[in-house]
Amino acid sequence: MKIAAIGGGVIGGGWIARFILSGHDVAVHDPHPEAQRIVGEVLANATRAWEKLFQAPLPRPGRILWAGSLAEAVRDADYIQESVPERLELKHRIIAEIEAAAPGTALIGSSTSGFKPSELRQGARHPARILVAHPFNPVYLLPVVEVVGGGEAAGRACEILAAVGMKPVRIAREIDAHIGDRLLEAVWREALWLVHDGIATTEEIDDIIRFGFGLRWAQMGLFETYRIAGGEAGMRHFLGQFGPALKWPWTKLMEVPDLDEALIDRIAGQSDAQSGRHSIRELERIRDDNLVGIFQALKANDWGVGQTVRAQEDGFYARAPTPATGYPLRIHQARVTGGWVDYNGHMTEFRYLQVLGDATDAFLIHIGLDADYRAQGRSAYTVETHIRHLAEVRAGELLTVETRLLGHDAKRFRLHHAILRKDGTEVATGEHMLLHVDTGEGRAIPMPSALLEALDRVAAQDGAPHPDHAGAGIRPIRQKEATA
Ligand SMILES: NC(=O)C1=CN([C@@H]2O[C@H](COP(=O)(O)OP(=O)(O)OC[C@H]3O[C@@H](n4cnc5c(N)ncnc54)[C@H](O)[C@@H]3O)[C@@H](O)[C@H]2O)C=CC1
Ligand SMILES: C[N+](C)(C)CC(=O)CC(=O)[O-]
Repeated sequence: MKIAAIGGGVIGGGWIARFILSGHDVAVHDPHPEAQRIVGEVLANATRAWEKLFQAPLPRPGRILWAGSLAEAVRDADYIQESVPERLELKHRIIAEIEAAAPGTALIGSSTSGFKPSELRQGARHPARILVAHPFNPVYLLPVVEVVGGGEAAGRACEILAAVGMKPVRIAREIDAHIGDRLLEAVWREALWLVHDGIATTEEIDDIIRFGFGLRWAQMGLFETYRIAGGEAGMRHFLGQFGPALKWPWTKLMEVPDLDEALIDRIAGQSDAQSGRHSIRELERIRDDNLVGIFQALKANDWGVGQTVRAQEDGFYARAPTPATGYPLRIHQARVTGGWVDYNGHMTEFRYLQVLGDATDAFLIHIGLDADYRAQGRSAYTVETHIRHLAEVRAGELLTVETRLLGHDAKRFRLHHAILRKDGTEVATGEHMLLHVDTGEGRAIPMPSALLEALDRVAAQDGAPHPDHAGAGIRPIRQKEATA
């Protein structure tokens, strides 16, 4: 799949980062003299965010192929994302240039916030392949993309976008500004009035959003939230109670405050007071870290955007290179996310156990003790664990686990895991005793021959002496040492 990006500003840069981090090379054209620096900085922030967000091994990133001309960028592209400034005559010119140089089958997605496909398609040679693919900033994290313009081309575009972790929402009928920006514009217009009329500052308005309904919107949106707000009687009761207020009306939705110098000065001044101590790139990183935390919380709850993250991770695992054969077994890897780091700035202690537990699960699958096996009412329970914490681990590091089988009998097996950094440093070891159990009866039972044979095969590879610490407990503190 050949991807081209025309325009590498705020949104183009975000698209480029998403495609690159998903493993695609991207041909980019942007005549801005500092385009390479700007895109490079966006990509650096995006990489940092992805390393914190995902626990699965990330794909090998693609490359940015800088093109001196638009024609060179789109020459052999399958999908082209246009993200030039929001001016219709410029978009028409860019689309005409793309059509003159790109293969006839290439899809053209436009990031436009407001124009309809019918407007973008005016004068086009192959109008049906021109679509709106409107994302939200930051494109490398927020999955939703509004796809407007029907037909087979929209279906193909949705497949391409879903494959890089987006959630395409197809909009049945074109309207100015699609859906998201209609809603945002209503809120923005109202907020401008509140500042204009001296009711609230930019910071007070932002606080009401971020300490209040903004938190609800990240996980349930508008209608599901209001359903709950109707109490046990739900949506009907909510509409009955609060619907009439819409006619009073509280808002000034269709009027626009004059964005004169005085109002611009006031808003810009208040915004400087609120956030001016941070550079834009710093603010991006703060925003990204917060988004990553929200995404991870929603992943733990298997809800909303958390499901998108999980599906993306499943895809990364499926594409990950098969673990190297050989012994000790290397069948589990984990990436340390920002949420795993504690107040000391390194991986918190229980995450070591998580990595070790996940490595044990990978071993169970390796010997055939998988979900199908467990469905028969048999499983393995860990009954003893000894962890040694040997080195600090920072966010973003990729950990590999080496697993040995130190012994087994009919009902038990003893595992040793070593958690290694990329450079081979041992950061922790774990030793674990597991019992094979009948989960219905809650008691240990002998393993069937298939499992025992699988364990025998692994044990046959384990010729090396056991590590010195194997079988040892925590060293006692002798009185002499304690008083020294
Ligand atoms: N900024 C935002 O929050 C969002 C913007 N959008 C849409 O994305 C599009 C781009 O907006 P931004 O990225 O915000 O603008 P921007 O001003 O940050 O970036 C536009 C880029 O296009 C480049 N450019 C100008 N002429 C060009 C040409 N002839 N060929 C190639 N590149 C050219 C500029 O050098 C610049 O880097 C617009 O259609 C906008 O409506 C969509 C979602 C959100
Ligand atoms: C301000 N904007 C209209 C360009 C915003 C968008 O299009 C979407 C977003 O990211 O908020």
